[in-house]
Amino acid sequence: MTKPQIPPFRLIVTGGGTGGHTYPALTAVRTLQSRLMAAGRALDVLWVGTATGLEARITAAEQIPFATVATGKIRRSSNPLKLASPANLKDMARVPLGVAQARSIVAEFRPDVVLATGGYVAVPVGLAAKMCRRPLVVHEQTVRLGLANRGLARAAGRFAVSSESTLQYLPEAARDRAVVTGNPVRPEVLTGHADKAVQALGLWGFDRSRPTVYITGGAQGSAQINGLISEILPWLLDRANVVHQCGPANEPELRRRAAELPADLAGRYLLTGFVGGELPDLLALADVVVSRSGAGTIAELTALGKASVLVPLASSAGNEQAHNAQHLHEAGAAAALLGEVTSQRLQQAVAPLLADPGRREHMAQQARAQGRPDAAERLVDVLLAEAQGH
Ligand SMILES: CC(=O)N[C@H]1[C@@H](OP(=O)(O)OP(=O)(O)OC[C@H]2O[C@@H](n3ccc(=O)[nH]c3=O)[C@H](O)[C@@H]2O)O[C@H](CO)[C@@H](O)[C@@H]1O
Repeated sequence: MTKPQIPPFRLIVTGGGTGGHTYPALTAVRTLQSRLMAAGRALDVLWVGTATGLEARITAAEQIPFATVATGKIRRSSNPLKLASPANLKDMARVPLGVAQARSIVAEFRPDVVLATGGYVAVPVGLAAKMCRRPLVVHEQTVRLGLANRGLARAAGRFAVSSESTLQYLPEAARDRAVVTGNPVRPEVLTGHADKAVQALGLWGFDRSRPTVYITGGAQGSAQINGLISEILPWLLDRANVVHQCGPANEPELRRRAAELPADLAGRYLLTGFVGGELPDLLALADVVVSRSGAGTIAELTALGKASVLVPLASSAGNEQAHNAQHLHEAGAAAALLGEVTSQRLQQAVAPLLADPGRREHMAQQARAQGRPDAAERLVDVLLAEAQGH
């Protein structure tokens, strides 16, 4: 007698816009797939996102089936005139259309569970899950709740958060359904090799007896961090090798400026718009990271245990990046530059880390103590339990 076939596990995943929402979702999909495969079961997945978000590119590259729904960007404002701006009104009008589209996608696909990781596209899909009575798991990456996830708090069967400190910010309705999983980090990020970074990025001029600093402003780069670095670059290159991820749009201008560096310093400097597949190896090579403090980056730096100097994006929602950075600073797991940031302050924060390997190692250990490398596995536990409980 042939064994009865186990039907594939059906997952709808939604979320995107930025890397911060997209990569945790992708990591959860891959981890779920391996878990199911080990149990002899296949995964049928559909990602619902926006055509213009990072998720459209990522799903195409990963060959994950992808559908889009109409979305309206929800802009926060305390000013009622701004809330009623033509752009906002037009976008709000798209929300019901998006919900209707999402509802027919969910009804047709009949997922065992829906995972929403934030970004405004998650709202119509999360609401559609509720309407179609499919279990919904929401994952929040940041310490303070994003707007989309706040809107889904009532609809979610489980509300997965990245840190204990988020529990206090959850709406009453979601608190008893909350679970701390951590923020999933792409597994390959944890297994890079320093020597491969030299090869992959052509860092032949790097002096491996000196520390390497990785400067990153997030996927789009940061004009503020680029400006600060430009002011201290010769000082930095006297002491270290530097990989500077500046954002694709800023690259031509910075490349012109880099051409003026003296030849002996230029060999230890690599400028790049965006770091793709080389990121794990580059992180393995880096002794010190200078970065924004978005939730994704923080999860990676702590899971790996990296010494870092964080320059939070001041205008991030609810000053969330400053909150992330301060949290690590207080734990001795990073140096955070809060308030007005000058190149002098940045230099003062980086200098002791470059001069003293013991200090770097101590900070790296404190960072590692904050990391949750098993976050993806925990989130998958929640997805499977929700699907089974339904
Ligand atoms: C401007 C803004 O709204 N930022 C928010 C956005 O961050 P955003 O998505 O910009 O930044 P995150 O730090 O969360 O994630 C960036 C991701 O991109 C990767 N990366 C970056 C540069 C590069 O060249 N290559 C590369 O792969 C990083 O390693 C990381 O995995 O979502 C986060 C999570 O909800 C929030 O905490 C941030 O406040």
